[in-house]
Amino acid sequence: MKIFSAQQIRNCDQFTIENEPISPIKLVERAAETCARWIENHFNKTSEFQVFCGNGNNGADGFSLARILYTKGFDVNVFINEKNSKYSQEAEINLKRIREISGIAVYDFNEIEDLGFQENSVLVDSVFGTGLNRKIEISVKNLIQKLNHLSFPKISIDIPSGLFADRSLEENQIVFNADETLSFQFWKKSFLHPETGKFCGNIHILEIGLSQKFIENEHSDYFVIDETEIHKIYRPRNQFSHKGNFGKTTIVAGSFGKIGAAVLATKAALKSGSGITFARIPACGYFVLQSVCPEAMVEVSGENFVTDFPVENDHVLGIGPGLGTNSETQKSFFEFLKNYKNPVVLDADALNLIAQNTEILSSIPRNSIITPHPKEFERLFGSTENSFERLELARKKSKEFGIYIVLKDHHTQVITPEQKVFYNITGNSGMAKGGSGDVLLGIITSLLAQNYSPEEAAVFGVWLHGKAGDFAAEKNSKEAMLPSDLIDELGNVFKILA
Ligand SMILES: NC(=O)C1=CN([C@@H]2O[C@H](COP(=O)(O)OP(=O)(O)OC[C@H]3O[C@@H](n4cnc5c(N)ncnc54)[C@H](O)[C@@H]3O)[C@@H](O)[C@H]2O)[C@@H](O)CC1
Ligand SMILES: Nc1ncnc2c1ncn2[C@@H]1O[C@H](COP(=O)(O)OP(=O)(O)O)[C@@H](O)[C@H]1O
Ligand SMILES: [K+]
Repeated sequence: MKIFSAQQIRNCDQFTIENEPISPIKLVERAAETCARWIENHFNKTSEFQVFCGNGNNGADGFSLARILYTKGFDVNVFINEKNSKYSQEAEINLKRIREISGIAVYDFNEIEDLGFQENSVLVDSVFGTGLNRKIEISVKNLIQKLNHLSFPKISIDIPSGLFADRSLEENQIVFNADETLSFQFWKKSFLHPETGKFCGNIHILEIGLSQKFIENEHSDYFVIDETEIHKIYRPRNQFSHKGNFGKTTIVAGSFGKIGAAVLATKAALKSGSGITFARIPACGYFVLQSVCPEAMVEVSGENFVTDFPVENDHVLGIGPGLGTNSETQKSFFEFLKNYKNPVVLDADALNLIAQNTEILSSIPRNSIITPHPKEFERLFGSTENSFERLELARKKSKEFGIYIVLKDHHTQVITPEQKVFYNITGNSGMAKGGSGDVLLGIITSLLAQNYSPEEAAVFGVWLHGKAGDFAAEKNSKEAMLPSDLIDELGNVFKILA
């Protein structure tokens, strides 16, 4: 699914209005009706809705929503800034309609303290939407601060007030802290970054029938990975196929004390479809790996750490988990990078070794995939002010070195040398445990070996990994789930694709 900027969303609204055609007031009504339906399905009629409205079309949505909820039998109060004189046309019409309904009281933002809310209250934030264009002023800032201190359920319409759709926060920015965000048609970039996404609570993208033609034709470099895309990438196994059709994967990993990383990566490669799987590990891990992964072939290199790297051209190599940073490992790894030309997958200590001498970055084979977490990324490419800037730096580096960057996070981003960005929305905080990254390396390497393109392997890989994490959390809880549970759940994830 494409992600658009605030300006592109405005253009999409406008295009829909002109070409469907639909009047702006009807479009607001359609958006509000969609929210009302969602609310009706999630709250019972004893709830009392306190709806806070701004002067733009986000406010118009709020006024319209308040009226619809009232007609559905909910108790509703509306709050506005009485000092506002400049309303958008749609907001003005809808406020007028509200004033004509005697059952809905209209109060000033300042009155919330005098009123005191019923304990069954639900707060609805319809103050600012995608039209926010500057830091919030003091009157609204005070309101949002007060609302944030109240313990009632909080719903934001389209976007929590105070967030920009497509960029990071201003310094000391105040943002409404939503439990649920009901957003129209599109994911917004700010929902997907840690500094801003934390204000959104659960995100629900509600279809409001904006022009499909516009959506198809409008260019964007930013995407959310959705299941439709994954179905397009996934290739079921042909009945007549044999192991030679599914590639040869070699995991180069492990050192004394970190053989588990090699085990996790190798098992993950096996469980995501690799035809023939090898593990190149130091001798100290031989018995462990052979016992727990009998399907893998083990190549021993070095005693306690890997001392040489294979140069088989028909294998796809995933290098790094638990490798250690011994100078001997580094020497032969760098030698390998200088001579090897096929795409590889690099994670963890492979990236830490490169970070010790970043000149070697340009020797990473073109179209390789690297999978840094934020700290590893920083070691490789330097620090940035926030995750939005980090992403832009990653785009630059991806192009410069001709490599795919899987920037791991709550919403991991896959960045391509062509400057495209794919945000992953599967996965959960139960995966925040040592070992999860090793599993991801195994999955992506295995997919690359099966002839998925680097873009497909990275996008499909992060999605599979997160989905397996979601299944594991459902069964075991986020606290108790283990990275090895992700591997066990891969089978159930593939089943939903078949
Ligand atoms: N345009 C359309 O047809 C549709 C718009 N929709 C709604 O409209 C919203 C966008 O509406 P608008 O573009 O009118 O924008 P908003 O309603 O988000 O806010 C814009 C208003 O707030 C003011 N403003 C911006 N930043 C401010 C600040 N920091 N302090 C004080 N005032 C500030 C602006 O001057 C303007 O008056 C969407 O988020 C969505 O909720 C939906 O109803 C769908 C259809
Ligand atoms: N809160 C979270 N939400 C979703 N995914 C997460 C979360 N925390 C971690 N993950 C995922 O788990 C993996 C952790 O990888 P990494 O940090 O390299 O850990 P390690 O290599 O120590 O296992 C990444 O794929 C990351 O996206
Ligand atoms: K809002």
